[in-house]
Amino acid sequence: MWPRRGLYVITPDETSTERLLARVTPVLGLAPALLQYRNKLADPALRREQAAALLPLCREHGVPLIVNDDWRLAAELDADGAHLGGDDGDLREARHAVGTEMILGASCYDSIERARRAADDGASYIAFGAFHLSGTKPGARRAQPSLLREAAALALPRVAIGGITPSNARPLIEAGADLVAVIGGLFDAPDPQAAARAYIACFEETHR
Ligand SMILES: Cc1ncc(COP(=O)(O)OP(=O)(O)O)c(N)n1
Ligand SMILES: Cc1ncsc1CCOP(=O)(O)O
Ligand SMILES: [Mg+2]
Repeated sequence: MWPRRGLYVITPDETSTERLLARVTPVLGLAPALLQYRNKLADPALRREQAAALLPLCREHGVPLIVNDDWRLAAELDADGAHLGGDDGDLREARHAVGTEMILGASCYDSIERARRAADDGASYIAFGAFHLSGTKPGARRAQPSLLREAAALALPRVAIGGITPSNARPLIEAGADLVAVIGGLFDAPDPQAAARAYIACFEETHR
C-alpha cells in the first residue's frame, strides 16, 4: 500500500540523466510519499533511459515511481504507476491494461465532474490545480481550494499541484489535500533537501 499523505515530488526538466539522479537523490533520502518522473524536454529514448535509471533509486529508498504521461512506458518498466492528464490517453483503457495494482493518477484541473469520471474509470488518486501561479506551467488552469473539500466525497486521495511552496501549502492541506505535488518549490530552491523537509513539516503540523 503506497502512502496516502505527504510530499509528492515531481522531477524537473533535466536532459542529463546523471544530473537528474544527482538532483533527485537528496530529496529521495527523505522518503517522500511518491516520486513522479516528468520531463517535457526529453524525447522518447531519453524518457525511457531516465525513467529506467530512477527506478532502482526509488526502490532503494522505498519510494513509488510514477511515470508522467505514458502508462505503457510505466508498465513496460514495471514502475509503480503513471499519471494521466487530459491528453494522455484513456484512463479506463489504462486501468484495464495494467490491472488493479498499478497506481494511476488523473489530472482533474478545476473540475469535480472530471474527478467523478476519473473515480469511475479506476483512478488511484485525483489531482487538482494549479492552486497558485506555477513557474513551471504558467498557463495552467487555476482551481480553488474549496474543490478539495468537495472532492472528499469521492473517497480517493486528493493531490494539490501548482505553485505550491512551504508557505502556501498549509491551507491546501487544511482544505483536504492529502498530497502536495511540487516541482519548482523543490528544485528551484537553493537547498532542495531543506525545502523538502519544510513541505514534510507542513503535514506534521496540519491536522484535519
Ligand atoms: C500529480 C500531478 N498532477 C497534475 C499533473 C499535470 O498533468 P497534465 O495535465 O497531463 O500536464 P503535464 O504534467 O503532462 O504537463 C501532473 N503531471 N501530476
Ligand atoms: C504539471 C503541472 N500541472 C499543473 S501546475 C503544474 C506544474 C507544477 O510545478 P510547480 O510546482 O513548479 O508549480
Ligand atoms: Mg500529461
